Amino acid sequence: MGDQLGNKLDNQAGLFITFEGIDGAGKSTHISFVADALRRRGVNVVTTREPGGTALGETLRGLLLNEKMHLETEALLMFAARREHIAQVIQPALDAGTWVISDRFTDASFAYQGGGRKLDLSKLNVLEQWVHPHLQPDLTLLFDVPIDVARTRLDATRILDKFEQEQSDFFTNTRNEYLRRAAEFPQRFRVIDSTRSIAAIQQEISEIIDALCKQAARSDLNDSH
Ligand SMILES: Nc1ncnc2c1ncn2[C@@H]1O[C@H](COP(=O)(O)OP(=O)(O)OP(=O)(O)O)[C@@H](O)[C@H]1O
Ligand SMILES: Cc1cn([C@H]2C[C@H](O)[C@@H](COP(=O)(O)O)O2)c(=O)[nH]c1=O
Repeated sequence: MGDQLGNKLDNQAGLFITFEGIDGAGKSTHISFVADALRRRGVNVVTTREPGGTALGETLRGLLLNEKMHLETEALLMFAARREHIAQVIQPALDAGTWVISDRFTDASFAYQGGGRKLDLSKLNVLEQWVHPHLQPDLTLLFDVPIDVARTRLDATRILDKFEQEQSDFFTNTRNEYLRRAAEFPQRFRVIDSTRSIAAIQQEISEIIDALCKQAARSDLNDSH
């Protein structure tokens, strides 16, 4: 969250926060907590998700989570849904000064299609450059748990979709690619140990959000000088 964030705040643009992690890591549990915390501070926030977030994106989500397809088809459809999501939801909100919290974004494509399915990362880099050459999250919270913990949580709660039915190797590779990206982009990633209690995790997230809001406030102060 360095100079790039400073420039965005100077321009009064909204901030883009993404939540990532393997299925069952617990990320969705914390989205409304963060949105509410920001709203209490007077920040306009929209929450959204990928794949999805638009009517077309939700239709594509139904296919992606339920139909078998070639791994490149899967990657292309993820980015097609993302293109629509950026055009209709993410970019207009950020331009209007609204903060966007998205349950997953492009890191998920690198982790799942790249790490999990072994699609060549260079192909994902091309898609990323095509679909959003100038847009990156300002903050990415990566909820990290060992795969057996995630599996136990999922098994206890719901019918599993196509991804959630994958074998442990798939999730090991997906998790490793997430952690590799967190190490590659330390400025925007915060890795959250999601094996802890929900209360302990929310305490850590509160501190991260506090720091982000203080940075935003300092930037506003500088603008008024
Ligand atoms: N820290 C935690 N400790 C114990 N259980 C948790 C914790 N966090 C989440 N859970 C539970 O684990 C289950 C999965 O959580 P959640 O839906 O938030 O995961 P997710 O990472 O968003 O999964 P997916 O990506 O598949 O939607 C839920 O039943 C949730 O209540
Ligand atoms: C954006 C994105 C998502 N996925 C996968 C990851 C999950 O298994 C599902 C979404 O389900 P969730 O319960 O809403 O997390 O889609 C993916 O493989 N690639 C992506 O780019």
